[in-house]
Amino acid sequence: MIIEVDGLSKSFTYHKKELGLKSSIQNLFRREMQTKHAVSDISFSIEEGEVVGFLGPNGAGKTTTLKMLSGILHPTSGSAKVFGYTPWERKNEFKRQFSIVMGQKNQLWWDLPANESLFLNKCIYEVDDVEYARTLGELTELLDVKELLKVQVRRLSLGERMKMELIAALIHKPRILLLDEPTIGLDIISQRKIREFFKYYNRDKKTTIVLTSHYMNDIEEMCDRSIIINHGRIVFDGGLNEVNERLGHKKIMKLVLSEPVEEWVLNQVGEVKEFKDTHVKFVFEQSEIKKMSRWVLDHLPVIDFTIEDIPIEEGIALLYQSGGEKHETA
Ligand SMILES: Nc1ncnc2c1ncn2[C@@H]1O[C@H](COP(=O)(O)OP(=O)(O)OP(=O)(O)O)[C@@H](O)[C@H]1O
Repeated sequence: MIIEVDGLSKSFTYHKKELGLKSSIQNLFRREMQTKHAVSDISFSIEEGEVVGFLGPNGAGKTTTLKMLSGILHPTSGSAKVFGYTPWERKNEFKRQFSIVMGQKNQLWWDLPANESLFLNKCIYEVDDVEYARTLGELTELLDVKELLKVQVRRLSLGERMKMELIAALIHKPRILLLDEPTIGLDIISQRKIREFFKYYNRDKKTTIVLTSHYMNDIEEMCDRSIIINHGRIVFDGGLNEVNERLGHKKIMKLVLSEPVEEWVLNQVGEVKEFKDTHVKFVFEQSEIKKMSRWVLDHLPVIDFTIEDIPIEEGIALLYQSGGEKHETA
């Protein structure tokens, strides 16, 4: 296993502060502390060459997890081993072998052309001249940015800049690449190109990739495995196609009625997911198909009726709805 995480947790403690002068003065004498459990007791392992996606709603703890894996943050408890090293010990041998790219943060020098920042990375990572020229040539070719190397980074488009960020992250050929929302803000074509690049790169170099993204396409196309995290806890670990199985083979029933009915009538049938005028959507267990269908047809003015699998997005949304408390006041 190239990554092994065992019972990893991270809590942030900070002062709670209300708005206004009165509370500022009160704060001088008595400060209320707030603890946020950003990541709670997560465990997983990743094999060399895997591409694993971290999915989860805003604030679920994805970035915090990546930051611990890259050694930027110390955990509150638990352990993590990344190719045998404890990331937050920040040993040089460890730093040489991994890279993290954050879609929302710029690591390149804004006022310099990208090739100067890339050269700086070459020196930091002690990449020899021949290897540097070869890797740079290959990556700029693959990402189609050869002509842009001498352009000031601030003049590049978002997509072009992201490509340069990737080259900077890969110039020392890391064994592990951590990507935090690498396609954020990119148009659909650029997103697709970046995805294609990662797929090729992973196949060709066997680099292990762990990424977070809010774009389902990123996860569906790049990752064989997804870890879904909610309120800091892992609620699912597996292939996205298994999400519905994990939800206990739930199905969706969509109805169109000839006239609206009271909501309490619908609640007798099962879990109403959506309800608008004459359109109703239920979620129910597959084993209940017969019973549900019979009841619905006998008791409701049905004019159209379909039973479908839960779309992956909705299955994931259902998983997002599960999870524990977010805050704790000390
Ligand atoms: N330095 C900090 N101090 C206090 N709370 C923090 C700190 N960093 C993160 N948090 C909180 O921890 C939780 C998890 O944050 P994290 O950035 O890991 O979420 P995320 O899953 O990456 O979300 P997003 O999809 O919005 O990027 C959030 O509620 C966030 O407010």
